[in-house]
Amino acid sequence: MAMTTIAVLGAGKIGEALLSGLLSAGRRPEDLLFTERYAQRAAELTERYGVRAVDTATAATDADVLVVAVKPQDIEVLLDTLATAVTPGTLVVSLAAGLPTALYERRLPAGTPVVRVMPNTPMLVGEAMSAISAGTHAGPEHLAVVEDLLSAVGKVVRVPERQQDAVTALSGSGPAYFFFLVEAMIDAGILLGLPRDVATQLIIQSAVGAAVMLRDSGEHPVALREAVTSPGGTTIAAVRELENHRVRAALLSAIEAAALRSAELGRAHD
Ligand SMILES: NC(=O)C1=CN([C@@H]2O[C@H](COP(=O)(O)OP(=O)(O)OC[C@H]3O[C@@H](n4cnc5c(N)ncnc54)[C@H](OP(=O)(O)O)[C@@H]3O)[C@@H](O)[C@H]2O)C=CC1
Ligand SMILES: O=C(O)[C@@H]1CCC=N1
Repeated sequence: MAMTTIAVLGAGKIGEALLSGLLSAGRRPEDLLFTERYAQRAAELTERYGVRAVDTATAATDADVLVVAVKPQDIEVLLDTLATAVTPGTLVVSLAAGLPTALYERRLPAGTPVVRVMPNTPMLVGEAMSAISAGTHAGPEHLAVVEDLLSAVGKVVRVPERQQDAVTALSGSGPAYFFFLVEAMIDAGILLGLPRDVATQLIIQSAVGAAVMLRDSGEHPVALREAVTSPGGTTIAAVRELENHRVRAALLSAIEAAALRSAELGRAHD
């Protein structure tokens, strides 16, 4: 892997998170390339990370691994270029929500290995959760390359491709649900008259502490919640309101909606 050149095609939010995470994990800027639509954005990223911006055709020629990080709505234009530019044997890694490996396999040179990945933005801080699935022509050696790449910036699981819409809804979008919750809890602090900076500090540290307990204690989330919930106390008064407002049902519906949207994004290219 040391000599592998990786090109990120579309260095937006997740593409930049990958570049940044790989550099923080020790990968050399000269082993990375990226493409961007606008010259000003490309120049800013080169200034920030010391990584070279190239056009798509150059990336396809010079890189061993092409990481597709454009929005699903932009994939057709990109595939038009890649269809003739990709060298046989180049590994194509798709981070795009909803897009099946079969779409790439239809449009790229016969036999191109494709791996579908659903990462998330905590990649920026080396705490990504990525799920990977092999396409028809991707073997264990290709999965190993992708696993090696992504384990430098977080955790990696292998899933059958049919589970990727669910993964996208859970961990791909997942950080947004936690940010939403934190935002609402800080507002609750404002409602109760706390200064915003104090409320923010209280909630963020509570979130970090709870996350570390979830990861490291080995306890079930129910047991951790019960340990906070004293008989006749404050927490159970809040839990009753969460149940009254059907927060659990809202989460089930919200995450189901995200999975349905992921599937819809894929079908748009049938
Ligand atoms: N954000 C997230 O948390 C996650 C995103 N993803 C997936 O990653 C992909 C990107 O999402 P996100 O980073 O949020 O989106 P962004 O819009 O931030 O990033 C996409 C970038 O690609 C650029 N782009 C579009 N077409 C081309 C092209 N042909 N050549 C070069 N650059 C191009 C866009 O330019 P322009 O600004 O001009 O459109 C934009 O800068 C999506 O497919 C999404 O499903 C997956 C997991 C998590
Ligand atoms: O919202 C989206 O479509 C992307 C995919 C997962 C997270 N962000």
